[in-house]
Amino acid sequence: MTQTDIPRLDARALAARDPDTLARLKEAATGVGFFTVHDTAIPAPLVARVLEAYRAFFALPASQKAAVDMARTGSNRGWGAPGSEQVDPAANPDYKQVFDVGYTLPPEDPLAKLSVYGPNQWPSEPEGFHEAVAAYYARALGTAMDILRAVSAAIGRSPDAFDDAFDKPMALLRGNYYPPRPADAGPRDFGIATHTDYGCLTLLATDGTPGLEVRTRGGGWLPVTAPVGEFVINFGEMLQIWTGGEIKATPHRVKGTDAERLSIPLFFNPTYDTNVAPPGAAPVLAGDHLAKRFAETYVHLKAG
Ligand SMILES: O=C(O)CCC(=O)C(=O)O
Ligand SMILES: [Fe+2]
Repeated sequence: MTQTDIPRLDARALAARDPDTLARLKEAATGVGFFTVHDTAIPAPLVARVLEAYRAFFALPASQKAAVDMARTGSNRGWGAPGSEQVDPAANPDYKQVFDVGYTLPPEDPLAKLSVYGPNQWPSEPEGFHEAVAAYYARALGTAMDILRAVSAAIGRSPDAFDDAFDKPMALLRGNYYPPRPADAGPRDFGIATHTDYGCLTLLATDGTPGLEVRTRGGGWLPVTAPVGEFVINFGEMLQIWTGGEIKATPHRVKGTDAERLSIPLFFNPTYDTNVAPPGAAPVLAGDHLAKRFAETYVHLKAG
């Protein structure tokens, strides 16, 4: 059977390890590499609240957002202006704006000084922004782990096979703001150009506006949408490496439309010193892979 559609799965059935739902999950994870999920533990009003917080932040004048511009740091926490990221070297830098927050460790932790655990920057406005983002971040981490456990079960491994690797996850939460596609945008201009995600699993909330497109094995593009309260799930490069290619990191993009759009991916990346190579292969350190991909794509971190 060729995969022509993106499956929509019930998170409660995944948590109960319902065999039919796990079979559909396995087909999605090893086939198209994307599915959507409903009835997770994350309440829709929490998503609506964080969407409004990001919307209000991105509506601020650039001069105000510049106070938390990540370009002034050696890391990737805070605001990323339009053009601050180039995910596809064959395309122009993306026209989206972003706001990134990550996982922080207590100062005495031996890994605390690494830039993948760098300090977050919080804007003074809009009011309640820090609280809304931090509350969503905590819930999203738990749900990402729940779904990864179901994925592990679906491919015939112990559900907790990946647990130890997410002790100190280099998990990055991003608000993406896509303005309407600029009138002068050309064939090399994208909200976010074609890319694969870097980590293990991405839990993506959107404001319900279409825009995300997933590349099929045949080379076509399949639109994916999820209303507020449902989520798009896809897999990243590290999980593809780790599973010897069984789970697919599928390329995707947002060209953009006449409508503005918000999306909120949680990039669920493992602990820095996790070896994500399959058994018998040369080690691949999760922290090295992530730092390399950040250095390739964030314009302010690009070498030379
Ligand atoms: O906005 C979207 O729907 C997808 C965003 C995305 O692919 C990313 O931030 O990596
Ligand atoms: Fe992505």
